[in-house]
Amino acid sequence: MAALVAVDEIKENQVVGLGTGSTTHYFINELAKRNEKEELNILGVPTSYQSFLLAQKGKIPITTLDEHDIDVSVDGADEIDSNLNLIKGGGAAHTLEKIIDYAAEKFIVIADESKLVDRLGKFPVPVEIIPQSVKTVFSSLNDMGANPEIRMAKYKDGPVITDNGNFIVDAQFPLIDNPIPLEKDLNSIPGVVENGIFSQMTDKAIIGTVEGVKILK
Ligand SMILES: O=C(CO)[C@H](O)[C@H](O)COP(=O)(O)O
Repeated sequence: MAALVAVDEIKENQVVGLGTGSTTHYFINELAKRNEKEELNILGVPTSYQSFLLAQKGKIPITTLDEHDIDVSVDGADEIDSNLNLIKGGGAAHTLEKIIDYAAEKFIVIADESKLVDRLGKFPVPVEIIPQSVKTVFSSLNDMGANPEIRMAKYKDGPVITDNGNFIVDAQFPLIDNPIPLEKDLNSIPGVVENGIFSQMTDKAIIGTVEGVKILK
């Protein structure tokens, strides 16, 4: 439901950031159908190989941030607080997602109501790291009060390797009082490429609930 409402937000000739995950999967497929039917003439900027392949399958022409500014980006989330700060990266794609979602003129999150929380942090914060930095990053995360774990792959032996060739550390913090400084602090650890806290970025959240779609701004 949220994905369908988000598709209606897309106007002719727009450049659209294509998020990653099971919710944006619906969005990209529906956008592809509408693009073909109504000749919207959109361009897509994928946030992962997953969204690249979906866009390609749906014949959404692909472009890059180097070539075009992004009008609107639509992406999922793992947690959303009442100020629309997010935790993302459940699909290990948060680095490119953050680059693209941040660059977009308008950033829309789509999710179901199970993602709404009072405070972020029940979902561990995904942190993409350079593989050689595991020991030192773990030590910094421990000092910050987190319990870090390397994310292991399900259908491959060993760790998850991101689209950028790095590891993911899932850092379980006690509930997060202030995500804004934590986002900055995590990125100041040597070896950290990007973390999954997306603070002060979201313009609108479209939430699917049992009573229908709810819009949060
Ligand atoms: O951040 C993400 C991928 O890195 C996803 O957007 C997030 O995990 C939500 O996914 P889903 O819609 O499948 O619950």
